[in-house]
Amino acid sequence: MERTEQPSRPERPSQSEQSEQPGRTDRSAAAGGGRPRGVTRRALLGTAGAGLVVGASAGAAGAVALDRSPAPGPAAGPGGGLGAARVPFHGEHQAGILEPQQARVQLAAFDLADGAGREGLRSLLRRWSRTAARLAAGEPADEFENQVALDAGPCSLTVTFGFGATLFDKAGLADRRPVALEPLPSFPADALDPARGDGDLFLQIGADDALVAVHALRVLQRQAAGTAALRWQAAGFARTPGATAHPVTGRNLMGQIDGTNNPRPGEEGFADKVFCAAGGDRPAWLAGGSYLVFRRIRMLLDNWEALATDRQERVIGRRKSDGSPLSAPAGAGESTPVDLAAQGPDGALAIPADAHVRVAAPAANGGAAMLRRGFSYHDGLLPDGAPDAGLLFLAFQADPRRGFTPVQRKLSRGDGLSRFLRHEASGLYAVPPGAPEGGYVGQTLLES
Ligand SMILES: C=CC1=C(C)c2cc3[nH]c(cc4nc(cc5[nH]c(cc1n2)c(C)c5CCC(=O)O)C(CCC(=O)O)=C4C)c(C)c3C=C
Ligand SMILES: [Fe+2]
Repeated sequence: MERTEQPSRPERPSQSEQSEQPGRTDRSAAAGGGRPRGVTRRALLGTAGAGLVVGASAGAAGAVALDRSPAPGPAAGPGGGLGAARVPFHGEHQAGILEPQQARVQLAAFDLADGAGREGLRSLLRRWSRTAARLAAGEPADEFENQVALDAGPCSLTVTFGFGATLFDKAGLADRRPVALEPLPSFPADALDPARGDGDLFLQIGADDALVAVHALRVLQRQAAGTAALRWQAAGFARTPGATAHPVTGRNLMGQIDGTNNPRPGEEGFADKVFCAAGGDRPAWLAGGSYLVFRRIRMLLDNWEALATDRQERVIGRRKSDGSPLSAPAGAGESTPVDLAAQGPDGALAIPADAHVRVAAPAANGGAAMLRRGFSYHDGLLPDGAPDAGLLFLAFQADPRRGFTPVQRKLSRGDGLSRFLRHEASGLYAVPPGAPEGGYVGQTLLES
C-alpha cells in the first residue's frame, strides 16, 4: 500500500507559530519569507481546542512543548493529525534548525569513499536532497523505498545536512573549506572516541515517530552505497508532543528543564548568533548556513541521582520543579530572567559561582551564544552496570570560535555540572544553507 497525500495535511508550525509570542518569527519569516505559502495560521494552529497549543513561557527553539493531538476531520487517520504535520524541506535555512525538536532523532555521519570525488559528492547530495524533500512531504522515496513506514505521515520529518572538515580534501574542495571549521580544541577531561564522532558528512534526521526517522536514515544510507559509508550513528529522543498537560520546555535525563535560555528567533541579534554571513574569512557559499557542534555527553546518573534535589538545583542554578532561576522565588517560572548578582539572606550568591547557568551564560563569555537542540539517549548499560545514557548535545551557531569553544573551555574548568558528565564523542560540521525548490543542499559549495 502506498502512502497517499492527505488533502488537508497541516504544516508543522515553527517555534514562533506555536508560541504566538510577539517578536518571534517562524522559519520562513526568519528567512525573510513569512509563513509558508498557502498555509493559514488556522491550519498551523489546527482547529480550536485541538491541534497546536503553545505555552507562553517557551523559550527555546526545539524546547517548546507542543500538543499536536490529531485534529478532527479528513486529516485524521493514517498519516493524519500528528503524523500529517510536515516541515517543508526547501527554504533559506535548512529544516531542523529553527523548528521545535521532534520526539525522535537519528544522527549519522558518513565518510566519502575513495575516488568518489566532487562529482560523487554532488550526485549524492542531489539524491539525498530529493529524497529528504519527498519524505518530508509525505511521499515515498523514489528509490530504495523499503516500505517500513508506509502507514505513517511525515511526522514533522526534517533532514539536516552537515559537512565535516575532512570532506573538503577528499572532494577536491580544500580551497573552499571554511576557516572556522578548524578542529575543536581538546578540553580537559575529554574522553573522545573518534569512531563515534567526526565524519565527512553528517545527517540530523528528526521526526515525531521513531520508524519514520529510521526509515529515512535507512533509505539515505542505501542511496549512499558506493559513495559514502556510515561511520557512526546515534539515536535520541525528546518529549513526545502532547505528553504533558501544559506546554513546558523539555527535560533531560537529569530531570532538568533544558533549553529555556536559548536565543529566540525574532530577538535582536538572533540571526547573527545562529546563521553565517559572508565576508572576511566567511565563505559566500555558507551564507545562510550555520555550524553545528555535536557532543555525545554521558551523564553519571548514579552519582547525580544520589544528590539531594536542593544540591542538584545549585549545580545548575535553576529549580527542577519549574526551571525558575535560584535568584527568583520558587514558582516564578522558567522564563523569569536570571539575576547573576542576586544574593541570599546570608549574603551568598543565590546562583553559586560554579552553577552551570552562571558559567555558561553569554554574559560570562563575551556574549558567546548558540542555539541548543540536544536530544537524550539511553543505550542500555555499560560493562560496569552504569547507564550508557546522556545528552546528544547539538548546538547551531554562526561561528564555533565565538560560540561553543569559549563556553566549553570555561565549562570544562569551572562548571559544577561537569563532575557528572563525560564528553565521549565530538563533531563539528558546516551546515550549508537551505536549498530552493529544484535545488539541492550543498549546491552553493559545489556549483558556485
Ligand atoms: C558548551 C556549551 C554547553 C554544553 C556542553 C552544555 C551541556 C549541558 N547542559 C545541560 C543542562 C542545562 N544547560 C542549561 C543552560 C545552558 N547551557 C549552555 C551551554 C552548554 N551546556 C548554555 C549557553 C546555557 C544557557 C545559559 C544561560 O544563558 O542562562 C540549563 C538551564 C536551562 C536552559 O537555559 O537551557 C540546563 C538545565 C546538560 C545536562 C548538559 C550536558 C549533558
Ligand atoms: Fe547547558
